[in-house]
Amino acid sequence: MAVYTEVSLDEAAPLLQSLGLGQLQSITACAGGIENTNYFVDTDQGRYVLTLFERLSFAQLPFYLHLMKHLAQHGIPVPEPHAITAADGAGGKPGDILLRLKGKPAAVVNRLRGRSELAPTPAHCAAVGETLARMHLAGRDFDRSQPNLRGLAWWNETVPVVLPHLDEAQSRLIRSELAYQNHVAASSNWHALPRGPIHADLFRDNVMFDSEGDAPQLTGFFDFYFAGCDTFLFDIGVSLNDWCIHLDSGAHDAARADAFLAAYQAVRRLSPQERVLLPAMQRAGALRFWISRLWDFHLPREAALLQAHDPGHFERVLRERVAHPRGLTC
Ligand SMILES: Nc1ncnc2c1ncn2[C@@H]1O[C@H](COP(=O)(O)OP(=O)(O)O)[C@@H](O)[C@H]1O
Ligand SMILES: N[C@@H](CCOP(=O)(O)O)C(=O)O
Repeated sequence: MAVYTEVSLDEAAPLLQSLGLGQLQSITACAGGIENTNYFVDTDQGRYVLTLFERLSFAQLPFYLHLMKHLAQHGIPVPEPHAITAADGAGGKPGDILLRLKGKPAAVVNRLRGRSELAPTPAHCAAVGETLARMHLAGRDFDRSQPNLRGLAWWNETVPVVLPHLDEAQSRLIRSELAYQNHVAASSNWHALPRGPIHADLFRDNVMFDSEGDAPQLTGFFDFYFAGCDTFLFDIGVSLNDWCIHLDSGAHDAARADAFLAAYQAVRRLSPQERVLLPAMQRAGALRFWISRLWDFHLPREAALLQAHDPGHFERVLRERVAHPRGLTC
């Protein structure tokens, strides 16, 4: 887990009060994330998550926070950011959802019920696929735009930075995959792909489920802080690479992938171009996270508690996707 900025109960309490969320009773660092500082905050009125943003700026954040608000208001299960209800004495105005704490941009959102499912079945994958398709449709009339900041331009900038840390076989793979992705992004099929706001980091640890009853109940998608406007197919590729593989080898799991894609397509049918480019976008998803994990691993930031993710995992996933491209079966 990562805590880049320590926050005490006394420091957080006035902020919670300015949001009309009551008296702060406890504040506990969240395990799991690597990007931001997250705390569970419980008040006498409810349970919330306080995030201090460590890399994203005041200028970039309104896109993410308003996207979450828009999706929540369109019935997609995501944590809704809370707005200031009364002047907070620190420059915040009523209605603001982008807050400030200890000089950092901050937000307070609802805490989702349940827990992440780290060993998903086809039923979990179907729930994620269906909700992702509904999210893509709900995002189409969102009126703000921001590019995917971890998209092709960032890969082109960052690969030269991580290359000195790679052996020869890894260098060959990363350079040839980057060249392939630049080639795909210049194609007419890629330009014709449907696009809009995407989550772009929809891994098992960014979805909550309530496990009561027989069928898993998805209680929400969270951690929208890599979201951006990009192709819906890239979002699908990223999600399939985490939800529908065997984590030890990176190999595709057909039963989970079929369940995910059938449920997605029951809500939004893939276009002919999307069907052609699905294997390429799965490779793109693997490349994106191989690069970011290499970057985090070899050029780490200071954090009180931080566990860098293993870059070797996405090298294996990428090799699998290149060696065994899987098209659609439905
Ligand atoms: N809205 C939320 N509801 C419930 N738990 C949350 C919520 N946001 C974050 N968490 C918890 O905090 C952990 C870290 O959050 P995450 O968003 O993944 O961190 P980061 O911003 O560093 O990626 C998650 O694994 C989850 O347990
Ligand atoms: N999902 C990414 C890491 C991004 O960090 P998160 O904690 O914001 O999900 C990966 O696995 O590399």
